[in-house]
Amino acid sequence: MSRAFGSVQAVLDLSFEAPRGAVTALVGPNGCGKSTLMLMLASLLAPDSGRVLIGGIDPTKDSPAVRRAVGWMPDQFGAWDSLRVAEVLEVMGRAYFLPSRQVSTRAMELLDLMDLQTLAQQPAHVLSRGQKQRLGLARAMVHSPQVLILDEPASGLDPASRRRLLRVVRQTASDGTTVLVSSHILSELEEMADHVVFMDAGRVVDASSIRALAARPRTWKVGSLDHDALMRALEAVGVQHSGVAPPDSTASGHAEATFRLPDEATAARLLADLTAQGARIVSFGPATGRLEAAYLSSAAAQRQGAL
Ligand SMILES: Nc1ncnc2c1ncn2[C@@H]1O[C@H](COP(=O)(O)OP(=O)(O)OP(=O)(O)O)[C@@H](O)[C@H]1O
Repeated sequence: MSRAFGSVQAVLDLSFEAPRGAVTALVGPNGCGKSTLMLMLASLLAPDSGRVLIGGIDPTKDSPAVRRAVGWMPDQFGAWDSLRVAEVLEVMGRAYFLPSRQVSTRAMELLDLMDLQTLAQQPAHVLSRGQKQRLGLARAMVHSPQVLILDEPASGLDPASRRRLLRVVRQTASDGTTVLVSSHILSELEEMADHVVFMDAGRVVDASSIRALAARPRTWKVGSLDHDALMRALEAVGVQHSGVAPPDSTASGHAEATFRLPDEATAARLLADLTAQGARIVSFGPATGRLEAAYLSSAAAQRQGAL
């Protein structure tokens, strides 16, 4: 599908599929069209051309059916100044025609899930940014949608709330929901998602399962208790590296080197070889996550001078 705003082509000939019961991550630079795409999927914005199917339903033909099927969490929680926290969820429950005896039970269940139960009777406008984000996710889940679309759900969340978000999203997907999530926090997305779709300038430029990213090149980092032993071991195994940084120049206080390896299987072999050479290794691992490495090697990141 495609969508322009005047002369700005926000989404162009974009096509992808998000499987049921899995979390699909949308990744791309600011302004690449993620929110525009999500608005179209949530039937809040019509595409100029192309077709969207949500569980087989076209939002431009039957938007009420799509709205019943979709839970949408925008990147900004709208103003609900006159309502209390529990009422926000009760109003949404009624809007989705939940049976009246279920409305307050469902609201309390979601407040529990998001750790907002103590704030149930507070006016929604007094919530902090992170609390509003959590209420936003609860609001999107009121009608137990088949498809959950989350635009930057982790922004503003403290570390414990992020872990909770991760658990809730994973559990929701394993219960059979299709989840589409955008975020710039790639390390968290990597833990949350099963698949990733990379966007740039309104198009899909790459797509992969998170598992398959293990077979892509990445930079790895080794730390050793002994500078000279590491240097000798690296030379003996013949790997091209960045040079060994002495312990007094590194934050960890270990001698360190980095190298680019084609995949995780090569990394496992190299670790065994360096250890066999007596490198006195104390740390060995990828310098970035799989998702971050894939993003940093994309044309979008290189254009932005990330490398
Ligand atoms: N209502 C609008 N009117 C005009 N231009 C718009 C409108 N909405 C989005 N755009 C433009 O469309 C492009 C895509 O915007 P969009 O919000 O979809 O990007 P995004 O990938 O979600 O960005 P971010 O990562 O910063 O949230 C941008 O150039 C933006 O300025």
